[in-house]
Amino acid sequence: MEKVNSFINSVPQRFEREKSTILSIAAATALLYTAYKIVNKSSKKTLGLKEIPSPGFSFPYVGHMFSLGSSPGKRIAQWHKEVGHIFKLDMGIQTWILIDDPLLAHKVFVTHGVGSSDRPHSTFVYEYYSCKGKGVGFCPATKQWKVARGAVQNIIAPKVVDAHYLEPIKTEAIALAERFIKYSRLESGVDPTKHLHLNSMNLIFKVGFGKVFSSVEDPDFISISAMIKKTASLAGMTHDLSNFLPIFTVVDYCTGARATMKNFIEKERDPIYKRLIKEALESDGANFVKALQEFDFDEENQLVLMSDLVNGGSDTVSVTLGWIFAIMCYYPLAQKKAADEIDAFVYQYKRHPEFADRDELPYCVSMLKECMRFRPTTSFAIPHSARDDFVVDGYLIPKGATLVTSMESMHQNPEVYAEPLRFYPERFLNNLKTMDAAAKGKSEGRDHFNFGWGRRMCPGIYMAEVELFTTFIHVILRCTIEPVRDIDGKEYVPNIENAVLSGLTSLPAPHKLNFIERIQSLGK
Ligand code: HEM
Repeated sequence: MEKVNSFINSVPQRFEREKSTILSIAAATALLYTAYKIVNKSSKKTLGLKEIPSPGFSFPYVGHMFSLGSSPGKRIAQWHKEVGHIFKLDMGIQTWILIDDPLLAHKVFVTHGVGSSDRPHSTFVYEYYSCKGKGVGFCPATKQWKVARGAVQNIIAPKVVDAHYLEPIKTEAIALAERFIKYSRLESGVDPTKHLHLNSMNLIFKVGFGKVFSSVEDPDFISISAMIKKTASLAGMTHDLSNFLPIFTVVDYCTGARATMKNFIEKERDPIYKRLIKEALESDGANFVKALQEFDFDEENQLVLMSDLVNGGSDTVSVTLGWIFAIMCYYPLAQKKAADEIDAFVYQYKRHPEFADRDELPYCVSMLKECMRFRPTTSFAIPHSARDDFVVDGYLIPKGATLVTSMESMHQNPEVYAEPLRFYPERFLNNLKTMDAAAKGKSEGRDHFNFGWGRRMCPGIYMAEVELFTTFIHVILRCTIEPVRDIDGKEYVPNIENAVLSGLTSLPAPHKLNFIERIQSLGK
């Protein structure tokens, strides 16, 4: 209860008077709930089924909620080591089931896909963000979602990306390499984060709305980035505590949390997207908004869909690239091998490699896959939720359970990857299919699992891989990535051990890199 109390202590001073009442109700609810759980536990045991183990200690009422620590991915990997490939956590009134075995995950998310493809309920995300179930990313798997998903798959299908979006992706990759070099010179090393953020925002806004931002100082870039950041913050667990611990409904009431969410959506998010959609329809060239006109979506659905595409397709790409460049600095020999392969291509064909040339660049392709395996983009993907009870490998998955992929642990599972702690790009030289093809093939043939599972699998995989490949190639064509050095020549290699959880993504700890223009730069 200590952490619950400290959270309650953080509510604004003007609610000082209510605190003792809140705490009394919390204590009473906790006792009643604990008693209910004890009685209910014995009645839920089902004959002949295995009990899903639970690690560590589950506190009354809050369960494991405050045991995840500041690096939940690592704690969860540790728990998998202790109790096995599947375990459950009591997260207040919710049951979370965590899985780090790809075959078991395949059974849960694909074989039982009909019953395991909803999203867990969150007040902000369901009621306000997705206007009660619209859009594609964060709503339950209803008929409405199926239609929206079909449309999204259609507008970012590989053939559409190839026909319309390769050029903008390349233009942004070249601009990013230029900025990296310029700011490395100006600032003796650069924090890549804000440049990667501008790059991924320009990519998704160009293909989505036909719009680009001139720089990180562009006022539109600043206000839209702030809106996206606030969306992610409101979607986080700290703003959804009442769905874990119902007592927080009282806190939400006192702090006006629902009114804040409603105001944000109606007064900040919606006007921005309405303006962007209008401008996109008037702009030149192909974009997602225009492509969506072929489908019969109302204005609200269109807006939520575009918001989903922006949220799904921006941070994920910049975080993945952030890891790739940090890893390249950390492993200079791997970087050199990739650069040599790219140079050999340019000498042979007298042009820069395109995504269609990927078969000629097997080391680069394998290396991008290995970077995503070695340091996954998210710790938990986007959780699913069980619509009904179902049984997998003798375990009862209860209706309403939140189903979570333990990304870090799964990608370091020694039964799936030999020497999983070693950064070894060559491991994928025998699996050079596109990530999209590997993800949609047999479970055993998958390279990595960063794009999720089954019916909810990321529909942007092909576009994401084109972005990662093109950006990587154009940065390596222009520069070598080196550690920052102080005046005494001491090197500061990025810390690639600890991921920092930020919303859904897991980013490298803050660091600087030096992007040094190559003497014989092949990128111009
Ligand atoms: C490296 C880049 C990316 C990563 C690692 C990534 C990862 C994911 C993951 C883990 C999911 C959830 C899958 C599940 O529930 O099983 C997802 C869903 C989604 N992604 Fe991506 N993604 C990336 C790029 C993109 C891009 C570029 C777009 C679009 C332009 C996109 C659009 C979406 C959408 C709309 C969904 C929701 C699908 C649904 O719920 O039906 N993603 N992504």
